[in-house]
Order: sequence, then C-alpha cells, then structure tokens
Amino acid sequence: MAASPEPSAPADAGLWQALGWTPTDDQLAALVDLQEQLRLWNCRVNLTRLVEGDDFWIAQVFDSLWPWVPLLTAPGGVPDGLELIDVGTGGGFPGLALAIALPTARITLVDSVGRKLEAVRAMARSLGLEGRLRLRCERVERTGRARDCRGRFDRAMARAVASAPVVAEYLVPLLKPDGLALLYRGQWGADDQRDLEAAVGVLRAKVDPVQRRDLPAGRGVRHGLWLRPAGPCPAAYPRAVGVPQKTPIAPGAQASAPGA
Ligand SMILES: C[S@@+](CC[C@H](N)C(=O)[O-])C[C@H]1O[C@@H](n2cnc3c(N)ncnc32)[C@H](O)[C@@H]1O
Repeated sequence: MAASPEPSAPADAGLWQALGWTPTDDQLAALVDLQEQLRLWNCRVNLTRLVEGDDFWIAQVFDSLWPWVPLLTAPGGVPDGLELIDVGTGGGFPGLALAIALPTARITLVDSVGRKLEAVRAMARSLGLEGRLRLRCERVERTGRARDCRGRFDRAMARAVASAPVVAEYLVPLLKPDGLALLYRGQWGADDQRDLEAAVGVLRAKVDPVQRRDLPAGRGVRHGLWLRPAGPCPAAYPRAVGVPQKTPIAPGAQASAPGA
C-alpha cells in the first residue's frame, strides 16, 4: 500500500480565531487523529471526498463546529453529560467532531448503511471515544419511535441528509422538552424558511432566529437552523420509513394529523 501523506495540522491558528473557539492540545491531536483515521477508512469504505487540507479542516471540522461556538464558549461552561444524536452521520460528521469538542457529551450516531457505521465505530475506538458513543444502524424513522430514543436528547443534528422539512420530522421527535435540533444548511431563502416553519408547526416546535456564517477560504455560506419544541411532538411523527422523504410535511398540513 502507498505511504499515506503526513497528517496536516490546520493551516494556522487563524482557523480557530475565525471559528471563535480553540481546541485544547488534546482536542487538536484528536482532530489530527480523526483525519488520519478517515484517510485509513476512506480507502476501504467510500465515506467522503473531504479528507485532505481545507476539505477536512474547513469543510468537515469548521463546518461541523461553527453553530456550536455559543455553547462551546458559554460563560458558565458546557453542561456535563449532554445527550446528542447525529442522524445520517455517514462518515462520522458532524458527530465525531462534536464528540471531540464536547468531552463530557454522550453521542448517538445513526445511519442506515452498516459498512459506514462499522468504519465510524473503528475510528471512534481508535480515538478512545467509544465509551461515550452509541451507534444505531437503522433508518431514523425507526429511531424516532424507539423507546430509548424518542424524547431523550438534549441536542439532535443532521447535516446533508434530506430537505429541511424531512429532517425536521426526523429530529424533533427525538428531543427532550427543553432540547434543541440543529439543521445544517447551505443556501437558505424565504421559501425554505416558509416550508420549514410549516413542517415545524405540525411537529409542535418553533424555529429560532437563523444563524449565518461564511466559511473561511471562500468555501461558501452556511446556515444553522435551530428548532425547539413548543409542546409534545404528535405521536404520528416520524411517519413510517420512507414516508417523510416521499411526502414531506407541506405548507397547509394540519397540526392534528391523523393518528396524532
Ligand atoms: C450525504 S451523507 C451525509 C453524511 C454526513 N452527515 C456528512 O455531513 O458528511 C447522508 C447520510 O445519511 C444517511 N441517511 C439518509 N437518510 C437516512 C435515514 N432516513 N435514516 C438513516 N440514515 C439516513 C445516508 O445513509 C448517508 O450516509
């Protein structure tokens, strides 16, 4: 096998300055290890094309962490023992980056593709994260109905998984009453906002003010949409496997959906 390139540390401290949060030496070492693990496993399982240089440090690490900076830098510190869930984690982002940035959090990673999750499990084990991680190989529509997951999470997140109304239906049922769901989005406009608000209303949740961020090095604009429950999520959601994707909750849908 050809020798793998040396792990590249992030270009300079300016990356962290731009982010507004700086990892400790141990966290930085873990992120460098994560890149090495990703290289290793990406050769065996097609996880991601974003592995080298800025693709990793900006499009994976920075992009995973930026919406969390207010929590990471909260004056009172990050609460211990937060329960997080990353839905459609694929090659482990944003979940593994969060596991490194939040050293007391417990994180559940969900994906329906077993070979990806096995690679993520191996990466997590090598990084010493396994004790705080739980992996579920299943469709998230099932996760949202599982007794040990529904209503159990302080934070739920999904990046690059489906349209915003579909992801809202995946995430909101997983939240504790005071939990928050994060949708990572690229471009975001008034029509997107209208469609998301319609879906979120049906799920009995609300959309917080939108966060916006330009990634460094001209890597594009990102939006962070945080959702918070306004009441118990109707029992009808998430609907059966495949239904949210096939028939997203649309403007005009009633909050009292059948079976709710
Ligand atoms: C494009 S990848 C994104 C991976 C990662 N979140 C990222 O940002 O790099 C989407 C992942 O979501 C998973 N996925 C999509 N719909 C899902 C569902 N309903 N339940 C579980 N996993 C799902 C796919 O298997 C895939 O691994």
